[in-house]
Amino acid sequence: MLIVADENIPLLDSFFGDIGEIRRVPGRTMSAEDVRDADVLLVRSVTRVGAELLEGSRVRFVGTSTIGTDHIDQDWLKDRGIAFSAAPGCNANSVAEYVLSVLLLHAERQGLDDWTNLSVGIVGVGNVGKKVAHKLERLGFDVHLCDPPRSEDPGDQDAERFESLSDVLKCDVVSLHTPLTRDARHATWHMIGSAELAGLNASQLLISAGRGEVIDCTALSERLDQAGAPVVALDVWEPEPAIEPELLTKVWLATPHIAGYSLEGKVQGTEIVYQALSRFLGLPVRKKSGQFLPEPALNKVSFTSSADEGDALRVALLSCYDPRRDDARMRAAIKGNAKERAEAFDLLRRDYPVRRECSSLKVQLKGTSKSLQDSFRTIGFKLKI
Ligand SMILES: NC(=O)c1ccc[n+]([C@@H]2O[C@H](COP(=O)([O-])OP(=O)(O)OC[C@H]3O[C@@H](n4cnc5c(N)ncnc54)[C@H](O)[C@@H]3O)[C@@H](O)[C@H]2O)c1
Ligand SMILES: O=C(O)[C@H](O)[C@H](O)COP(=O)(O)O
Repeated sequence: MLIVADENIPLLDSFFGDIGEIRRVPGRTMSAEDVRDADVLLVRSVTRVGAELLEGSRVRFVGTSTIGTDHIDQDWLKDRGIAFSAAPGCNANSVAEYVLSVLLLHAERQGLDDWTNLSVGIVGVGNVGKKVAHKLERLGFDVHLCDPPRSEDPGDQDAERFESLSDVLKCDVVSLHTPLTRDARHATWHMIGSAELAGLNASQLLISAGRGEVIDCTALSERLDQAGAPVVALDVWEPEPAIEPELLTKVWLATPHIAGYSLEGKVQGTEIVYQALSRFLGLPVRKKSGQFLPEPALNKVSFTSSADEGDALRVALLSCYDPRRDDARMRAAIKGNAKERAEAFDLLRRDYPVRRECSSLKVQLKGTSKSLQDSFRTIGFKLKI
């Protein structure tokens, strides 16, 4: 069996080596020629999968080790009887940790003593949005939710809680976590356009970590030239990978679509597709992502009651993930013409440094308050009291 796979999928040999022969190809330029003889195709979000790629091939199973599926023509796969699996939720916790770190840095920049004084509006309350909301609510933030598709489901557990987009856009922070949809009843393509951006002010932070095209980035660039523009943290861009250098200079925090790039998130993406392929082939599911995760470089930190409690949380969170490092790398790398910028963006992602989630860090707290201990647990750290 021939498995053609995006070379950026981690642990291909460990998960799939005993299922078939693996041929690695660059995802961005994967062609019909590359996949013609494949039985199984494994991609990430940069490969468009549909008739153009697969017509004439013998592929029977397509897996994407990502949450997003906007690059996959699922109707076409279904028509052709080709099995499909995405990796729902695989990197949701990684995105939630990105949002927490961004919030922490934003509060610091605003001179806030207590970051939980920020109200946070979450747009798109699925696997990612729910995780963000859960952590923030338990930390004591005032959280507002917007999810029109879910609000129309009378059986939805949060049905009473959902607010309109215009209400949620009044929060101190607005964090976007919707999929990219164009034909859906509540399509998200350019959902945040000039009208929505005009309503945001300089005291607000807009975070975008779903898909770039959810914001009209031309309108965003124009808004950022005007007085009273909001502060913006962009992880996803329109367009990718040849992002607009002017927009990069105008946003506060810029990252190259890596919110979900913790090692745990990426490996779980591979694991979920491995499970689906094994079930499709009638093979036992024996491997687990945990068995392949190495011991992290930093695995233990200790805080005593003498430390400022807010500081302890800050140090621990930013030592796991500090988005300013990605921001600096991105600003240094993105230059030149569109082709050079696209290559630089893809290289930042291909060569992304190992980033571990908070759950990989054992935290020892001595003589600290119960509320600090709860905050550490909520964020996801392993505690040793
Ligand atoms: N930046 C990254 O690295 C990264 C990582 C993971 C996922 N993502 C993106 O984030 C998206 C969301 O991930 P998820 O796991 O939460 O997906 P999900 O499918 O579990 O949830 C998406 C939610 O958005 C809601 N939604 C749809 N249209 C909406 C609209 N117009 N307004 C408000 N809400 C709407 C849906 O009802 C659903 O509840 C993915 O589709 C992917 O594109 C990005
Ligand atoms: O949809 C997802 O899971 C994320 O956007 C994911 O991090 C995308 O990563 P890529 O497939 O582009 O490597």
